[in-house]
Amino acid sequence: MIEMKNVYQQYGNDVVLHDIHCRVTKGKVTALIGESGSGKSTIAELLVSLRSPTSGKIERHTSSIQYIYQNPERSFNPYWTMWASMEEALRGLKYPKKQWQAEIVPVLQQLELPKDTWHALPHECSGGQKQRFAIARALLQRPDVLIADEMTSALDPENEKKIIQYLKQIYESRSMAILYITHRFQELSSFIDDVYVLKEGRIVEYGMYERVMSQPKHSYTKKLIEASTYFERKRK
Ligand SMILES: Nc1ncnc2c1ncn2[C@@H]1O[C@H](COP(=O)(O)OP(=O)(O)OP(=O)(O)O)[C@@H](O)[C@H]1O
Repeated sequence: MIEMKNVYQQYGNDVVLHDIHCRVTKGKVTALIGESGSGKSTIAELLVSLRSPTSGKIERHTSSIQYIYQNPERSFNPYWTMWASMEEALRGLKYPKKQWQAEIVPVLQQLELPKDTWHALPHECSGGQKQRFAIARALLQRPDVLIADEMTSALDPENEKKIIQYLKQIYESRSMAILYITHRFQELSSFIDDVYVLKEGRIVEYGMYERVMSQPKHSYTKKLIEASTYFERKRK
């Protein structure tokens, strides 16, 4: 659905992406894994046309793409209630206004957002709640492609698992393409199909998630898996 070919990105004199080839495919969850500063968000911004590549090609076979930002603080109008932001997401879609409530309520319930936050302003919600509202707003628009940038970073492990489970359910029923961006190899084997590993702006490994986890080819991938395993143990 979206494909990057031979993409380079430069900020000033710094080349932060080198010869990137990657693909986000319908019916698949693709993960992009790399440490902080490796270029993950830059790839996401290029995929959703928030910036243009310095060189190379990006082919998009759909315009129905939603991007869940890493930082939910950036995602909402501070003067609108969360409900108003949900309604705004549905404006312009095919649903008549009287159907909006029936669309919004089950999504907020599935994401376990307490009812008293539905009509709150962004600053009255916690970081984790805002992140869940951002996920709700993206899903309400029924995108063909969902790009989730460190989507669960403000959530505790229990809620992270629940949200991934919910996303998996939705993704299976709608056959979306998902790009799941993260800095660690958490236990996602039931969710992720393919993985790209990004190191200092270069893709150093690509393959099926199970294979990459069990037989990583690149020393950097091994290092990331070890670091994630240690982190997971500490979180439990
Ligand atoms: N607008 C910008 N201007 C200049 N340099 C930038 C800009 N955005 C990102 N960079 C630099 O590009 C590199 C890649 O940044 P990017 O945000 O894509 O990494 P990331 O892997 O998403 O990191 P993180 O996980 O910390 O968000 C970093 O060295 C960063 O400092």
